[in-house]
Amino acid sequence: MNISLIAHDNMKEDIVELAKRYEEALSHHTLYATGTTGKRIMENTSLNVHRFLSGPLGGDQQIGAKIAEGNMDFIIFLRDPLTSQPHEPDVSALLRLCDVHHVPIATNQGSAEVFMKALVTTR
Ligand SMILES: O=C(CO)COP(=O)(O)O
Repeated sequence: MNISLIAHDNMKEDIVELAKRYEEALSHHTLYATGTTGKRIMENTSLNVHRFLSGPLGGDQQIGAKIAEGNMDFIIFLRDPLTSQPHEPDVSALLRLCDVHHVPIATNQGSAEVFMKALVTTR
């Protein structure tokens, strides 16, 4: 499956921790990430991640293009609900494209955990 991992700055440690705990399951899939999230995951795991641009520089839009093209199976996007983002329109566009194309997206640790458990059991 094609899976995208994205996290706002305050959630980077959480997504790294998630990637470490589910490293084995994730290693069987093609992983994508926005720039800094992907860098952090690769620094802390042995996972290979295709990195797009950093979110504020267009990375969310690049992942959005993958969704629009039908090339993304699901997304984990740990958003920071307490900090405003300069690229909020890009974030909204990504969420909208998920809804348009029926692509599952987990936007917090609770739903991310459910997605990861499903990934483990579908192998
Ligand atoms: O801002 C982001 C998502 O909107 C994440 O981008 P980075 O992974 O480059 O920090």
